[in-house]
Amino acid sequence: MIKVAIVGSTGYTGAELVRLLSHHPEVEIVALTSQSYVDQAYEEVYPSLTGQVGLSCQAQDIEALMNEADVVFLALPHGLSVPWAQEAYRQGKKVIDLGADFRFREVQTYENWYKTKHEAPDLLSQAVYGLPELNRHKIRESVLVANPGCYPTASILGLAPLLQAKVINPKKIIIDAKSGVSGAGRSAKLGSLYGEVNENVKAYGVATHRHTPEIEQEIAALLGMEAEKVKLSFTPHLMPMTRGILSTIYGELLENLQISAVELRQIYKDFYDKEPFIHITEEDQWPQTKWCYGSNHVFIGLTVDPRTHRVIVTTAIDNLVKGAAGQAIQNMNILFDLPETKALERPGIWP
Ligand SMILES: NC(=O)C1=CN([C@@H]2O[C@H](COP(=O)(O)OP(=O)(O)OC[C@H]3O[C@@H](n4cnc5c(N)ncnc54)[C@H](OP(=O)(O)O)[C@@H]3O)[C@@H](O)[C@H]2O)C=CC1
Ligand SMILES: CC(=O)N[C@@H](CCC(=O)OP(=O)(O)O)C(=O)O
Repeated sequence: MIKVAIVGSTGYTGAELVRLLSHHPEVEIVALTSQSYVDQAYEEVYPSLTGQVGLSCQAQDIEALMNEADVVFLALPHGLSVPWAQEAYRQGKKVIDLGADFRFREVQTYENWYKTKHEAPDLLSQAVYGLPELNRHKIRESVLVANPGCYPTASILGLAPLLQAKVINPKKIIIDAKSGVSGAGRSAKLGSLYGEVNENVKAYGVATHRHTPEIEQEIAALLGMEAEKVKLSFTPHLMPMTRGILSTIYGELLENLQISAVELRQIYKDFYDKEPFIHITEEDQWPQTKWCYGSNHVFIGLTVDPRTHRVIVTTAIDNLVKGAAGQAIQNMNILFDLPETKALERPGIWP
Protein backbone atom coordinates (compact mmCIF):
# COMPACT_ATOMS: atom_id res chain seq x y z
CA MET A 1 0.00 0.00 0.00
CA ILE A 2 1.10 3.57 -0.69
CA LYS A 3 1.30 5.52 2.56
CA VAL A 4 -0.20 8.97 2.09
CA ALA A 5 -0.12 12.07 4.29
CA ILE A 6 -2.42 15.00 3.55
CA VAL A 7 -1.14 18.34 4.81
CA GLY A 8 -3.88 20.95 5.12
CA SER A 9 -6.45 18.15 5.16
CA THR A 10 -9.18 20.29 6.71
CA GLY A 11 -9.50 22.66 3.75
CA TYR A 12 -11.77 22.03 0.78
CA THR A 13 -9.15 20.42 -1.44
CA GLY A 14 -7.81 18.44 1.55
CA ALA A 15 -11.29 17.06 2.24
CA GLU A 16 -11.70 16.17 -1.41
CA LEU A 17 -8.39 14.27 -1.25
CA VAL A 18 -9.67 12.36 1.79
CA ARG A 19 -13.01 11.59 0.08
CA LEU A 20 -11.34 10.21 -3.04
CA LEU A 21 -8.27 8.56 -1.48
CA SER A 22 -10.28 6.73 1.17
CA HIS A 23 -11.64 4.67 -1.77
CA HIS A 24 -8.29 4.16 -3.49
CA PRO A 25 -7.50 0.43 -3.32
CA GLU A 26 -3.71 0.96 -3.22
CA VAL A 27 -3.65 3.76 -0.63
CA GLU A 28 -3.46 3.94 3.13
CA ILE A 29 -3.98 7.42 4.58
CA VAL A 30 -1.51 7.60 7.47
CA ALA A 31 -1.71 11.24 8.54
CA LEU A 32 -3.99 14.26 8.25
CA THR A 33 -2.68 17.63 9.36
CA SER A 34 -4.48 20.78 10.37
CA GLN A 35 -3.72 24.09 11.97
CA SER A 36 -7.01 24.70 13.82
CA TYR A 37 -8.28 21.16 14.60
CA VAL A 38 -5.29 19.39 16.18
CA ASP A 39 -6.33 16.21 18.08
CA GLN A 40 -9.92 16.44 16.81
CA ALA A 41 -11.36 13.41 14.99
CA TYR A 42 -11.38 14.12 11.27
CA GLU A 43 -15.00 13.02 10.98
CA GLU A 44 -15.97 15.67 13.50
CA VAL A 45 -14.51 18.30 11.18
CA TYR A 46 -16.21 16.68 8.17
CA PRO A 47 -19.24 14.63 9.30
CA SER A 48 -19.90 13.90 5.62
CA LEU A 49 -16.78 11.70 5.75
CA THR A 50 -17.90 9.71 8.80
CA GLY A 51 -16.56 6.16 8.65
CA GLN A 52 -14.11 6.90 5.84
CA VAL A 53 -10.94 7.53 7.89
CA GLY A 54 -10.47 6.71 11.56
CA LEU A 55 -7.84 9.39 12.13
CA SER A 56 -7.53 12.53 14.19
CA CYS A 57 -5.97 15.72 12.88
CA GLN A 58 -2.39 16.29 13.88
CA ALA A 59 0.01 19.21 13.96
CA GLN A 60 2.66 19.58 11.30
CA ASP A 61 5.84 17.73 12.19
CA ILE A 62 7.53 17.84 8.84
CA GLU A 63 10.35 15.40 9.51
CA ALA A 64 8.17 12.79 11.25
CA LEU A 65 5.38 12.95 8.70
CA MET A 66 7.75 12.73 5.79
CA ASN A 67 9.32 9.71 7.46
CA GLU A 68 5.97 7.98 7.83
CA ALA A 69 4.60 8.60 4.33
CA ASP A 70 5.63 7.56 0.82
CA VAL A 71 3.95 10.61 -0.69
CA VAL A 72 2.72 13.86 0.80
CA PHE A 73 -0.07 15.98 -0.65
CA LEU A 74 0.25 19.66 0.27
CA ALA A 75 -3.12 21.44 0.33
CA LEU A 76 -1.83 24.60 2.02
CA PRO A 77 -2.15 28.29 1.24
CA HIS A 78 0.56 29.65 -1.04
CA GLY A 79 4.00 30.21 0.41
CA LEU A 80 4.03 27.34 2.93
CA SER A 81 5.25 24.41 0.82
CA VAL A 82 8.98 25.01 0.67
CA PRO A 83 10.04 23.30 3.96
CA TRP A 84 8.03 20.23 2.94
CA ALA A 85 9.68 20.03 -0.44
CA GLN A 86 13.12 20.47 1.12
CA GLU A 87 12.53 17.67 3.63
CA ALA A 88 11.12 15.43 0.89
CA TYR A 89 14.36 15.88 -1.03
CA ARG A 90 16.38 15.08 2.05
CA GLN A 91 14.40 11.87 2.65
CA GLY A 92 13.92 10.90 -1.00
CA LYS A 93 10.11 11.09 -0.79
CA LYS A 94 7.55 12.40 -3.26
CA VAL A 95 5.51 15.58 -2.91
CA ILE A 96 2.42 16.72 -4.80
CA ASP A 97 1.77 20.39 -4.10
CA LEU A 98 -1.73 21.69 -4.82
CA GLY A 99 -0.64 25.29 -4.32
CA ALA A 100 1.39 27.53 -6.60
CA ASP A 101 4.80 27.51 -4.92
CA PHE A 102 6.45 25.30 -7.55
CA ARG A 103 4.39 26.02 -10.67
CA PHE A 104 6.70 28.65 -12.17
CA ARG A 105 9.93 28.11 -14.02
CA GLU A 106 11.07 31.70 -13.46
CA VAL A 107 11.30 32.80 -9.83
CA GLN A 108 10.78 36.39 -10.90
CA THR A 109 7.34 35.57 -12.34
CA TYR A 110 6.28 33.98 -9.03
CA GLU A 111 7.62 36.87 -6.99
CA ASN A 112 6.02 39.53 -9.22
CA TRP A 113 2.56 37.97 -9.27
CA TYR A 114 2.42 36.50 -5.75
CA LYS A 115 4.13 39.55 -4.22
CA THR A 116 6.27 37.37 -2.00
CA LYS A 117 9.85 36.16 -2.00
CA HIS A 118 10.42 32.54 -2.99
CA GLU A 119 12.40 30.73 -0.29
CA ALA A 120 13.84 27.97 -2.50
CA PRO A 121 14.22 29.12 -6.10
CA ASP A 122 16.70 26.31 -6.72
CA LEU A 123 13.86 23.79 -6.36
CA LEU A 124 11.78 25.34 -9.17
CA SER A 125 13.79 23.57 -11.85
CA GLN A 126 13.19 20.22 -10.08
CA ALA A 127 9.40 20.57 -10.16
CA VAL A 128 7.21 19.26 -12.96
CA TYR A 129 3.98 21.03 -13.91
CA GLY A 130 1.44 18.33 -13.13
CA LEU A 131 -0.95 18.40 -16.06
CA PRO A 132 -0.96 14.69 -16.97
CA GLU A 133 -2.49 15.06 -20.41
CA LEU A 134 0.51 17.14 -21.50
CA ASN A 135 3.32 16.13 -19.15
CA ARG A 136 2.82 12.56 -17.99
CA HIS A 137 6.27 11.37 -19.10
CA LYS A 138 8.01 14.04 -17.06
CA ILE A 139 5.67 13.52 -14.10
CA ARG A 140 6.56 9.82 -14.01
CA GLU A 141 10.24 10.66 -13.44
CA SER A 142 9.70 13.47 -10.94
CA VAL A 143 9.68 13.74 -7.15
CA LEU A 144 8.05 17.18 -6.88
CA VAL A 145 4.80 17.69 -8.77
CA ALA A 146 3.33 21.19 -8.99
CA ASN A 147 -0.39 20.57 -9.42
CA PRO A 148 -1.89 23.22 -11.73
CA GLY A 149 -4.35 25.88 -10.64
CA CYS A 150 -8.03 25.27 -11.35
CA TYR A 151 -8.52 27.98 -14.00
CA PRO A 152 -5.24 27.06 -15.74
CA THR A 153 -6.32 23.39 -15.89
CA ALA A 154 -9.55 24.27 -17.70
CA SER A 155 -7.91 26.89 -19.90
CA ILE A 156 -4.78 25.00 -20.95
CA LEU A 157 -6.69 21.81 -21.74
CA GLY A 158 -9.10 23.87 -23.86
CA LEU A 159 -6.25 25.54 -25.73
CA ALA A 160 -3.66 22.78 -26.19
CA PRO A 161 -5.00 21.20 -29.43
CA LEU A 162 -5.45 24.64 -31.02
CA LEU A 163 -1.90 25.61 -30.18
CA GLN A 164 -0.37 22.38 -31.33
CA ALA A 165 -2.28 22.62 -34.62
CA LYS A 166 -0.98 26.22 -34.98
CA VAL A 167 -4.31 27.57 -36.17
CA ILE A 168 -4.64 30.62 -33.89
CA ASN A 169 -2.59 33.67 -33.08
CA PRO A 170 -1.13 32.95 -29.59
CA LYS A 171 -0.95 36.68 -28.85
CA LYS A 172 -4.68 37.28 -29.32
CA ILE A 173 -6.19 34.82 -26.84
CA ILE A 174 -9.03 35.87 -24.53
CA ILE A 175 -10.24 33.69 -21.67
CA ASP A 176 -13.46 34.44 -19.85
CA ALA A 177 -13.84 32.04 -16.94
CA LYS A 178 -16.41 31.40 -14.23
CA SER A 179 -15.90 29.61 -10.93
CA GLY A 180 -17.93 28.33 -8.03
CA VAL A 181 -17.16 29.75 -4.61
CA SER A 182 -15.35 26.63 -3.28
CA GLY A 183 -12.44 27.84 -5.44
CA ALA A 184 -11.76 30.38 -2.72
CA GLY A 185 -11.26 27.71 -0.04
CA ARG A 186 -12.97 27.12 3.29
CA SER A 187 -11.58 29.95 5.36
CA ALA A 188 -14.02 32.75 6.23
CA LYS A 189 -13.91 35.63 3.76
CA LEU A 190 -16.33 38.47 3.19
CA GLY A 191 -16.54 37.72 -0.54
CA SER A 192 -17.58 34.10 0.11
CA LEU A 193 -20.60 34.93 2.29
CA TYR A 194 -23.99 33.72 1.03
CA GLY A 195 -25.36 37.25 0.95
CA GLU A 196 -22.47 38.40 -1.23
CA VAL A 197 -22.51 35.48 -3.68
CA ASN A 198 -26.16 34.49 -3.99
CA GLU A 199 -28.01 36.02 -6.98
CA ASN A 200 -24.84 37.80 -7.95
CA VAL A 201 -22.10 37.52 -10.57
CA LYS A 202 -18.90 39.53 -10.55
CA ALA A 203 -15.59 39.72 -12.35
CA TYR A 204 -12.51 39.92 -10.15
CA GLY A 205 -8.75 40.07 -10.60
CA VAL A 206 -9.34 41.72 -13.97
CA ALA A 207 -6.04 41.95 -15.86
CA THR A 208 -4.22 41.09 -12.62
CA HIS A 209 -5.19 37.51 -11.71
CA ARG A 210 -2.18 35.33 -10.83
CA HIS A 211 -3.37 32.51 -13.08
CA THR A 212 -2.61 34.68 -16.13
CA PRO A 213 1.17 34.05 -16.07
CA GLU A 214 0.61 30.38 -15.26
CA ILE A 215 -1.49 29.91 -18.40
CA GLU A 216 0.94 32.01 -20.47
CA GLN A 217 3.88 29.94 -19.25
CA GLU A 218 2.30 26.65 -20.28
CA ILE A 219 1.08 27.98 -23.63
CA ALA A 220 4.59 29.22 -24.37
CA ALA A 221 6.01 25.82 -23.36
CA LEU A 222 3.62 24.09 -25.77
CA LEU A 223 4.72 26.38 -28.56
CA GLY A 224 8.41 26.13 -27.66
CA MET A 225 8.50 29.91 -27.08
CA GLU A 226 9.75 32.08 -24.24
CA ALA A 227 7.00 32.84 -21.71
CA GLU A 228 7.24 36.62 -22.25
CA LYS A 229 6.25 36.16 -25.90
CA VAL A 230 2.72 35.05 -25.00
CA LYS A 231 0.24 37.55 -23.59
CA LEU A 232 -3.40 36.82 -22.98
CA SER A 233 -6.42 38.46 -21.39
CA PHE A 234 -7.86 36.37 -18.58
CA THR A 235 -10.97 37.43 -16.66
CA PRO A 236 -12.34 35.22 -13.88
CA HIS A 237 -15.88 35.57 -12.52
CA LEU A 238 -17.39 34.34 -9.27
CA MET A 239 -20.69 32.50 -9.73
CA PRO A 240 -23.43 31.68 -7.21
CA MET A 241 -22.61 27.97 -7.20
CA THR A 242 -20.50 25.70 -5.03
CA ARG A 243 -18.29 23.86 -7.52
CA GLY A 244 -17.28 24.07 -11.12
CA ILE A 245 -15.36 26.09 -13.65
CA LEU A 246 -16.48 27.03 -17.12
CA SER A 247 -13.73 28.57 -19.20
CA THR A 248 -14.73 30.21 -22.49
CA ILE A 249 -11.77 30.79 -24.78
CA TYR A 250 -11.64 33.01 -27.85
CA GLY A 251 -8.82 32.52 -30.37
CA GLU A 252 -8.23 34.46 -33.56
CA LEU A 253 -7.68 32.18 -36.56
CA LEU A 254 -4.52 32.91 -38.51
CA GLU A 255 -5.11 35.19 -41.46
CA ASN A 256 -6.23 33.37 -44.63
CA LEU A 257 -6.65 30.10 -42.73
CA GLN A 258 -9.89 28.32 -43.56
CA ILE A 259 -11.01 25.61 -41.17
CA SER A 260 -14.48 24.31 -40.34
CA ALA A 261 -15.84 23.37 -36.93
CA VAL A 262 -15.99 19.75 -38.10
CA GLU A 263 -12.28 19.77 -38.99
CA LEU A 264 -11.38 21.50 -35.74
CA ARG A 265 -13.42 19.04 -33.68
CA GLN A 266 -11.49 16.22 -35.36
CA ILE A 267 -8.21 17.89 -34.30
CA TYR A 268 -9.44 17.90 -30.69
CA LYS A 269 -10.65 14.31 -30.87
CA ASP A 270 -7.32 13.15 -32.28
CA PHE A 271 -5.33 15.14 -29.70
CA TYR A 272 -7.27 13.66 -26.77
CA ASP A 273 -7.90 10.30 -28.41
CA LYS A 274 -6.63 8.09 -25.56
CA GLU A 275 -7.43 10.39 -22.65
CA PRO A 276 -9.83 8.74 -20.20
CA PHE A 277 -10.99 12.01 -18.63
CA ILE A 278 -11.37 14.30 -21.65
CA HIS A 279 -14.57 14.36 -23.67
CA ILE A 280 -15.11 16.46 -26.78
CA THR A 281 -18.76 17.29 -27.22
CA GLU A 282 -20.63 17.10 -30.51
CA GLU A 283 -21.80 20.08 -32.57
CA ASP A 284 -24.12 22.44 -30.68
CA GLN A 285 -23.59 20.57 -27.44
CA TRP A 286 -22.00 22.94 -24.93
CA PRO A 287 -20.35 21.70 -21.71
CA GLN A 288 -22.00 22.42 -18.40
CA THR A 289 -20.23 22.53 -15.04
CA LYS A 290 -22.73 20.12 -13.56
CA TRP A 291 -21.66 17.39 -15.99
CA CYS A 292 -18.44 17.07 -13.96
CA TYR A 293 -19.76 17.86 -10.47
CA GLY A 294 -17.66 15.70 -8.12
CA SER A 295 -15.72 13.98 -10.94
CA ASN A 296 -12.32 14.20 -12.62
CA HIS A 297 -13.90 14.43 -16.07
CA VAL A 298 -13.43 17.35 -18.44
CA PHE A 299 -15.85 18.39 -21.20
CA ILE A 300 -14.72 20.51 -24.12
CA GLY A 301 -17.01 22.06 -26.73
CA LEU A 302 -15.92 24.18 -29.67
CA THR A 303 -16.90 25.92 -32.87
CA VAL A 304 -15.55 28.21 -35.56
CA ASP A 305 -17.38 31.50 -36.04
CA PRO A 306 -16.90 32.33 -39.75
CA ARG A 307 -18.28 35.87 -39.27
CA THR A 308 -15.52 36.89 -36.85
CA HIS A 309 -12.91 34.33 -38.01
CA ARG A 310 -12.61 33.21 -34.37
CA VAL A 311 -12.51 29.87 -32.64
CA ILE A 312 -14.64 29.59 -29.50
CA VAL A 313 -13.93 26.81 -27.00
CA THR A 314 -15.65 26.11 -23.69
CA THR A 315 -14.20 23.78 -21.07
CA ALA A 316 -16.00 22.54 -17.96
CA ILE A 317 -14.30 20.99 -14.92
CA ASP A 318 -14.92 20.57 -11.22
CA ASN A 319 -12.41 22.96 -9.59
CA LEU A 320 -11.97 20.69 -6.55
CA VAL A 321 -11.48 17.49 -8.56
CA LYS A 322 -9.78 17.89 -11.97
CA GLY A 323 -8.87 21.42 -10.83
CA ALA A 324 -7.18 20.19 -7.63
CA ALA A 325 -7.57 16.89 -5.68
CA GLY A 326 -8.53 14.58 -8.56
CA GLN A 327 -5.68 15.81 -10.72
CA ALA A 328 -3.31 15.41 -7.75
CA ILE A 329 -4.41 11.77 -7.39
CA GLN A 330 -4.03 11.27 -11.15
CA ASN A 331 -0.45 12.51 -10.66
CA MET A 332 0.09 10.16 -7.72
CA ASN A 333 -1.13 7.25 -9.86
CA ILE A 334 1.46 8.20 -12.50
CA LEU A 335 4.24 8.52 -9.91
CA PHE A 336 3.48 5.03 -8.56
CA ASP A 337 2.94 3.41 -11.94
CA LEU A 338 -0.76 2.73 -11.37
CA PRO A 339 -3.56 3.15 -13.93
CA GLU A 340 -4.25 6.90 -14.04
CA THR A 341 -7.95 6.39 -13.47
CA LYS A 342 -7.59 4.54 -10.13
CA ALA A 343 -10.11 5.98 -7.63
CA LEU A 344 -11.19 8.53 -10.24
CA GLU A 345 -13.36 6.50 -12.60
CA ARG A 346 -16.71 7.68 -11.33
CA PRO A 347 -18.85 10.13 -13.28
CA GLY A 348 -20.21 13.31 -11.73
CA ILE A 349 -23.45 13.63 -9.76
CA TRP A 350 -26.54 14.68 -11.69
CA PRO A 351 -28.72 16.59 -11.01
N1 LIG B 1 -10.17 25.46 -3.76
C1 LIG B 1 -9.84 25.19 -5.00
O1 LIG B 1 -10.71 25.02 -5.88
C2 LIG B 1 -8.40 25.06 -5.38
C3 LIG B 1 -7.38 25.32 -4.51
N2 LIG B 1 -6.08 25.18 -4.91
C4 LIG B 1 -4.98 25.45 -4.00
O2 LIG B 1 -4.89 24.39 -3.03
C5 LIG B 1 -4.44 24.89 -1.79
C6 LIG B 1 -5.51 24.59 -0.72
O3 LIG B 1 -6.71 25.21 -1.10
P1 LIG B 1 -8.07 25.03 -0.30
O4 LIG B 1 -8.22 23.63 0.14
O5 LIG B 1 -9.12 25.63 -1.14
O6 LIG B 1 -7.79 25.98 0.97
P2 LIG B 1 -8.55 26.05 2.38
O7 LIG B 1 -8.43 27.44 2.82
O8 LIG B 1 -9.90 25.46 2.26
O9 LIG B 1 -7.66 25.11 3.32
C7 LIG B 1 -6.36 25.45 3.74
C8 LIG B 1 -5.75 24.37 4.60
O10 LIG B 1 -4.45 24.79 5.02
C9 LIG B 1 -4.39 24.85 6.46
N3 LIG B 1 -3.63 26.05 6.83
C10 LIG B 1 -3.99 27.34 6.67
N4 LIG B 1 -3.01 28.16 7.10
C11 LIG B 1 -2.02 27.37 7.58
C12 LIG B 1 -0.77 27.61 8.16
N5 LIG B 1 -0.29 28.85 8.35
N6 LIG B 1 -0.01 26.56 8.51
C13 LIG B 1 -0.46 25.30 8.34
N7 LIG B 1 -1.66 24.99 7.80
C14 LIG B 1 -2.43 26.01 7.40
C15 LIG B 1 -5.83 24.94 6.91
O11 LIG B 1 -5.90 24.39 8.22
P3 LIG B 1 -7.13 24.66 9.23
O12 LIG B 1 -8.38 24.21 8.53
O13 LIG B 1 -6.82 23.80 10.38
O14 LIG B 1 -7.13 26.11 9.50
C16 LIG B 1 -6.53 24.06 5.86
O15 LIG B 1 -6.35 22.69 6.21
C17 LIG B 1 -4.22 26.39 -1.97
O16 LIG B 1 -2.88 26.63 -2.30
C18 LIG B 1 -5.13 26.72 -3.14
O17 LIG B 1 -4.72 27.84 -3.84
C19 LIG B 1 -5.76 24.76 -6.16
C20 LIG B 1 -6.73 24.49 -7.08
C21 LIG B 1 -8.13 24.64 -6.76
C1 LIG C 1 -13.19 31.40 -6.87
C2 LIG C 1 -11.78 31.65 -6.44
O1 LIG C 1 -11.52 32.48 -5.59
N1 LIG C 1 -10.84 30.93 -7.04
C3 LIG C 1 -9.44 31.06 -6.72
C4 LIG C 1 -8.59 30.08 -7.54
C5 LIG C 1 -8.28 28.81 -6.83
C6 LIG C 1 -7.10 28.05 -7.42
O2 LIG C 1 -7.00 27.47 -8.46
O3 LIG C 1 -6.06 28.03 -6.72
P1 LIG C 1 -4.56 28.36 -6.82
O4 LIG C 1 -4.52 29.56 -5.97
O5 LIG C 1 -3.92 27.19 -6.25
O6 LIG C 1 -3.98 28.67 -8.11
C7 LIG C 1 -8.94 32.47 -7.02
O7 LIG C 1 -9.37 33.07 -7.99
O8 LIG C 1 -8.03 32.89 -6.33
